[in-house]
Amino acid sequence: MFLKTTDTSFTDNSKEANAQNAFVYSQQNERYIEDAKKSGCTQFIPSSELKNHIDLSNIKIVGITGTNGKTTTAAAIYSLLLDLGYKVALQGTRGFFINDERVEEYSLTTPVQLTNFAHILEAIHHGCRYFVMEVSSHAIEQKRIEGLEFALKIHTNITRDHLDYHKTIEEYIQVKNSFFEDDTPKLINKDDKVVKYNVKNGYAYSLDEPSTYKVQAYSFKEGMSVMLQYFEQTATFESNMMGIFNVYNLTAAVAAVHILTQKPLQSICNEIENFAGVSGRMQTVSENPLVIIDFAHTPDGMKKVLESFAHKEIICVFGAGGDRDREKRPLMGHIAELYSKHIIVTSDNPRFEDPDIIIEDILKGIKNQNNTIVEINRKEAIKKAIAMADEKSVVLVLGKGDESTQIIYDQKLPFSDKQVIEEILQLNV
Ligand SMILES: CC(=O)N[C@H]1[C@@H](OP(=O)(O)OP(=O)(O)OC[C@H]2O[C@@H](n3ccc(=O)[nH]c3=O)[C@H](O)[C@@H]2O)O[C@H](CO)[C@@H](O)[C@@H]1O[C@H](C)C(=O)N[C@@H](C)C(=O)N[C@H](CCC(=O)O)C(=O)O
Ligand SMILES: Nc1ncnc2c1ncn2[C@@H]1O[C@H](COP(=O)(O)OP(=O)(O)OP(=O)(O)O)[C@@H](O)[C@H]1O
Ligand SMILES: N[C@H](CCC[C@H](N)C(=O)O)C(=O)O
Ligand SMILES: [Mg+2]
Repeated sequence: MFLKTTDTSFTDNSKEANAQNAFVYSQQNERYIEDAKKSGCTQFIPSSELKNHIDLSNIKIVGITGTNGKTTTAAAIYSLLLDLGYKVALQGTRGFFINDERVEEYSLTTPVQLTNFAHILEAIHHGCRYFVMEVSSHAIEQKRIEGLEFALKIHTNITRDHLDYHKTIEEYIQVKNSFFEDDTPKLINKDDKVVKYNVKNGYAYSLDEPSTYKVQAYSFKEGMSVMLQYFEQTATFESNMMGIFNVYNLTAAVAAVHILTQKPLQSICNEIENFAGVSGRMQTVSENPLVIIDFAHTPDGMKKVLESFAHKEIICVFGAGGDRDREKRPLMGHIAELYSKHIIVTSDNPRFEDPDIIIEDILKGIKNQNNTIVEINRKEAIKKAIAMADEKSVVLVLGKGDESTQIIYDQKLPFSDKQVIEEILQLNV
């Protein structure tokens, strides 16, 4: 990655290094320092000192980490700040946005350090007051957020993901918790028993445990209505979004904006109903038959979605990503069996793995497979699910959300769950 500021150029790649720029090094690339020297580079900056060369002080950076809910919570905060009249940037799984404009397509949920600095500088250049970003566990471990001073750090939940990378659940939890070790103001989900954090400058939100922003009551009729308690104040918000997990996400967003802006709590709540959610997260593609797409690709994410439809007969279509955590696959199969009337196991993004093996791993978690169909072709799997649906059903197509490709080997082939469903139903969109 290459970054040019008014007085210096920086790179984190020895192949770009030369006498005119500085090589920014970290544990990720220090093995290439000699190569950079051979290319004539004479300036070497440890990634921990990059902040002394690039001034990011004119913006408030908000970081959201957790196994699930980052994209949804970040997007809700972004939407609230925009509706309250602030200029704000958003960076995460769905790409990079400034003041309601998409600036870049998805690359990484949390890009490398120089890209983060470049995006923050661009946001400052556009007059943004806030920079809202998702912080992945890979990013924390790989020091991609080195040198960023956060105005607020937000925790959604810690269950399991990316164990292909972190190897053990303990390591994964330790990495996530390390984000909350310092004195930075932090907003913690108090109902999560796993998280550990430095209580200094700590705020909390919850549905069950006592907390700063306590959900006193919520109900689901057309969407949700929620009553929040903040010390002696109460405030309420409405949303068309569904699912208890979205009560957490929206409560976290309201609390975060209250901490950041100190605007009256109710005026913040009033803006929530303008946030329609994130595409590919609990997105209804068809009402009749009811077909919903969602990004759930972890056992906890699936559980939270499936338990939101206890009143329907669930037809669950899902797979699991290749070159990702293998151990989650039977757990996902087990969760699907607990809640679904019918299960269709199919492909997600196989990447370099054999899709049959991935499906076998999932099936190991499904004890009674009488209501389980295996269909390796995702389009065919969705077609079969829709053919089975009736007025009592809900077809849940999980794992890819609004992804626009299916990754097979290193090929990103065009594939959208939403488009496939619309074609099958011949919906005029
Ligand atoms: C598994 C993983 O995270 N890999 C990341 C890692 O790859 P790597 O170690 O193989 O990188 P590399 O190519 O050896 O380069 C490492 C460093 O050496 C430097 N280099 C390299 C070659 C050279 O000759 N000279 C040199 O200086 C590079 O510029 C870089 O700074 O370092 C690269 C650059 O820093 C990242 O782009 C790459 O992310 C890959 C593309 C990736 O797919 N990561 C995914 C798993 C990821 O990060 N996902 C998370 C979570 C997703 C989610 O749950 O939403 C995300 O934040 O997106
Ligand atoms: N607060 C939550 N708790 C548990 N599951 C959730 C929560 N919010 C969303 N989910 C589920 O997890 C899926 C992913 O949500 P979202 O994209 O907001 O999470 P994320 O943390 O950004 O995920 P990723 O790390 O893959 O980018 C959703 O589609 C939904 O099924
Ligand atoms: N963007 C995340 C989630 C992908 C989810 C699922 N579609 C998969 O391929 O595992 C990742 O790269 O891990
Ligand atoms: Mg995300």
